[in-house]
Amino acid sequence: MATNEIVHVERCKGVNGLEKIILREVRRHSAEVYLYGGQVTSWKNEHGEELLFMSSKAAYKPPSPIRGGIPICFPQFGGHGTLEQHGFARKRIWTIDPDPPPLLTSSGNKAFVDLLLKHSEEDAKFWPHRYEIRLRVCLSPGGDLLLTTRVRNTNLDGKPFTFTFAFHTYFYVTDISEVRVEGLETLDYLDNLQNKERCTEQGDAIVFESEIDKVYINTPTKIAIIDHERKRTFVIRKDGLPDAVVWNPWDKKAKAIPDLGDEDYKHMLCVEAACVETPITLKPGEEWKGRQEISAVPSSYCSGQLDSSDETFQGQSS
Ligand SMILES: O=P(O)(O)OC[C@H]1O[C@@H](O)[C@H](O)[C@@H](O)[C@@H]1O
Repeated sequence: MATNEIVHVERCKGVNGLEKIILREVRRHSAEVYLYGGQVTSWKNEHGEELLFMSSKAAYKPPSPIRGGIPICFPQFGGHGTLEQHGFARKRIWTIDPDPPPLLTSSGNKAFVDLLLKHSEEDAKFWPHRYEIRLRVCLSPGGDLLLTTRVRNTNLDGKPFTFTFAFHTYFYVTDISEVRVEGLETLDYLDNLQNKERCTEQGDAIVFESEIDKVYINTPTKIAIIDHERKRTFVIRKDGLPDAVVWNPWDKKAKAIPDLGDEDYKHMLCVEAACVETPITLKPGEEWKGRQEISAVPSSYCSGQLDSSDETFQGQSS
């Protein structure tokens, strides 16, 4: 954990006594991360406004995953495999990693925490591998939230393993009907509502008027979510995560999800930096890294500002 006089990192009890870490920045931005699931559950701007969606019925009761924030899908995204939906990492208690292997970039005076989840005998019954998954959650002085994950194969039997992954980010939006997503137009996607059929997105930016559950393949590194009503744009920058999942259950499915309020779908949009279509394979000793940086720009985002040739990760220093 980073502790100095400029930034603040606090470990305390959250809902139902579950342990959480609060990250605070000088300009009053903040973020919260639960050890249960290694899950970010809050990200606030300098005015104290919540930028992530959290279900009005979120249970915070293991072994159910927490509905909202940024669940970690590992070692499987969705139903793309033989394991349980979205894998087991979101239902495990992670630990704080006091001495993580160095990341190439420094976290300087940023508020951050490093979490770790390792293989267990219980999980080996379903997924017979030794692994380490690390997560650094870092809040920059400007309020951007940077998540860096590293997966290492620690198998002793010489066997490789294969996995898929997603940062299942639930963004808070004022009114889903007034939201537009830019950066995914004309791309191929797998439609989860049509047996993962491969289709091509038509037309302009994506707007929402019914249920959507698509895995966009090989997307640009930048995606924008424009919340017209709030005059706010979220910008997602990602690295090592070629795909992007877009999900909103809409009214009927929302009613069928026990830990989601009937009207909650109006205020949420999941845009998930992911690696789904081509799973990652690691040999023993190998490591994979994926990153997502999210920013909230407090003004209307101009169409065309997304420049896919700009591969630079603004928040390089994680
Ligand atoms: O209810 P869960 O397991 O958290 O999943 C929610 C949704 O997560 C999305 O990522 C999937 O694409 C959807 O198919 C799924 O319904």
